[in-house]
Amino acid sequence: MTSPIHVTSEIGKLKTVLLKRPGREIENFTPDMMPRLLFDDIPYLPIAQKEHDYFADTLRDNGIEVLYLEKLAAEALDAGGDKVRDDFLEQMLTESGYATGTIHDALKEYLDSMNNQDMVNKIMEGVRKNEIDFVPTDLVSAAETEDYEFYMDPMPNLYFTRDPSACIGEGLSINHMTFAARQRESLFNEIIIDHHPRFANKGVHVWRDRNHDTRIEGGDELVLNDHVMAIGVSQRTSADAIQDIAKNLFKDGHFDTVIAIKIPHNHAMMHLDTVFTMINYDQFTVHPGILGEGGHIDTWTITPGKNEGELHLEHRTDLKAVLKDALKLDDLDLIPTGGGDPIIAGREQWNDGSNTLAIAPGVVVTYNRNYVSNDLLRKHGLKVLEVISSELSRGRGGPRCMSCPIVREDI
Ligand SMILES: NC(=[NH2+])NCCC[C@H](N)C(=O)O
Repeated sequence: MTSPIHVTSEIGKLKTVLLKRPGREIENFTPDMMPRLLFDDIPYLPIAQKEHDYFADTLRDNGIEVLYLEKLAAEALDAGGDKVRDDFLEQMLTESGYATGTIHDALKEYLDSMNNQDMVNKIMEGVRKNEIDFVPTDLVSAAETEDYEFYMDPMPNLYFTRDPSACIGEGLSINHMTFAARQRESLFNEIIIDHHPRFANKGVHVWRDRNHDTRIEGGDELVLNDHVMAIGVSQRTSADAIQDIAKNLFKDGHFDTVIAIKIPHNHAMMHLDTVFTMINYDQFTVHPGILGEGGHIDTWTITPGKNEGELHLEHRTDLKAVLKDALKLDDLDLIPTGGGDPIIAGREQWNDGSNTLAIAPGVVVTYNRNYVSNDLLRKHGLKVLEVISSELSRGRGGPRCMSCPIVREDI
């Protein structure tokens, strides 16, 4: 049986990808909610959708099958039947803060009156208090902040499908994410893997599920080849989660090396893929801001230890040498975002100039606004497909963040 998931590199010809078309969730909030929702501005929805459709068309024009998260989630619920729908809704309500009580009951009745697609869309865009006509009476309800508009917060980061799950080999990680604003997102991925006919009972290996306290996000998980991964030690991914997934990958998969790369823990560089992406057999984008004196950065090369379940860690700081060794390459081209100019690099990194999506070796999709980095990529021999980016970039994610590869050809 061929696996519905197959990703053995960052650069193999992309065949199938998972996207989420931005919906009302990306404008269903006020400026004071922005920091908590991990947004820096409120995008203009019609233009964001136009830009996203352009992105999806660019992928389709290159022969890539585009799947949509919101559609797969509803189809998974259709396939799962009443009990699966009910369990999903209960879990979603519990994780939204309502395991029991009159608000739970009112929300359940409201969402339960919808068909699966409408219910999924509604949960994604958030439920405001004024949508439901009822007077709360119990203790849970009395504890609500009265002037807060929402019962269930919108999930504006859903269009960054890269993060709640990550396909690795013939399996995936379904992630326990760092901030409350994103933690419910991976419930959609879980329901899809468990119940969508395309994935359920097809031998998909879950390397690590969402039932953990330690944190990992897909923007930090890079599959360099069929035995080497790079994982960011970042604002979003903790060292213990990396060691946990490394053990599982070494035990049941074809992977034998995980390179943990420590990056600054801040909002602009929240994931490894905001500062470092693989774009060809021997080419990477790198934001110069992550490299210290002499181009050094903390890395740990993790390999299986002597006894089963043990890990061996080697600390090194020369990124280029570490990558050359792990990938068995004589040389490497690390292309600096913004050409290395500190102002341009800072500005273009902020708008995801390092966040390239490779759709084949040496062929990348990037935001058109990062024109200095894009020209430089072309000078280094890459084929660059630019997509429009005024509104989408306000969520702090680029083409790699907005895509979750499901199937790639082997390199
Ligand atoms: N893979 C990525 N770099 N994703 C970017 C996610 C951006 C999103 N606003 C967040 O903070 O979570």
